[in-house]
Amino acid sequence: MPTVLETHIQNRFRVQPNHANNNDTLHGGNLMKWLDEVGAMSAMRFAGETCVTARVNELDFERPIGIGDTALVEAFVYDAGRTSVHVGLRAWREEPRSGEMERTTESSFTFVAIDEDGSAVPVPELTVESDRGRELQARMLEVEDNS
Ligand SMILES: CCCCCCCCCCCCCCCC(=O)SCCNC(=O)CCNC(=O)[C@H](O)C(C)(C)COP(=O)(O)OP(=O)(O)OC[C@H]1O[C@@H](n2cnc3c(N)ncnc32)[C@H](O)[C@@H]1OP(=O)(O)O
Repeated sequence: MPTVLETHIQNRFRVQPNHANNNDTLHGGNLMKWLDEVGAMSAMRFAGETCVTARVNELDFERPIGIGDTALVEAFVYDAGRTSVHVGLRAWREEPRSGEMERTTESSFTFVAIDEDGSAVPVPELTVESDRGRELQARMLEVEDNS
């Protein structure tokens, strides 16, 4: 029974000019792709199976990320059904020289564990332990309720 913190994965992406939109900030589509990739890593770590994206839930672009900034993407499993895995996702703008950070995006995606034939397969139960794990789960359940 994996814990919330065991599914916690972070990855950093250097935001380059080829990632830009017309405003010279990070294109939201690129960020969605990175959210999906890190989210899938977290879901698969939890499930011990291949996982596919079934749904993009609420997705709030709260602040832009500039070209030259670092995008830090954070993912963790906060809930699970029989075969579905609910992953909380957040992105942060990080200034590469100072490390100063600002949260820019919050979202959750639903992944489903599948077998070799693409059929849904059961996932383990999620264990929520430690103050940090409970805090992460509570935040995402609050985001779900408000969407
Ligand atoms: C510069 C510009 C660049 C632009 C660039 C943009 C990039 C912007 C990237 C954005 C991000 C994209 C993300 C792509 C990421 C992929 O490419 S992954 C590939 C895409 N995904 C797929 O191909 C999955 C296709 N769907 C399927 O294969 C099937 O629907 C599934 C997911 C296996 C489910 O099969 P099913 O027969 O419906 O299974 P069923 O037993 O009925 O349900 C199983 C579970 O799934 C859940 N479920 C099924 N459907 C859903 C659903 N829609 N929602 C929630 N739960 C669901 C059920 O509730 C159930 O949950 P449990 O009660 O078991 O926990």
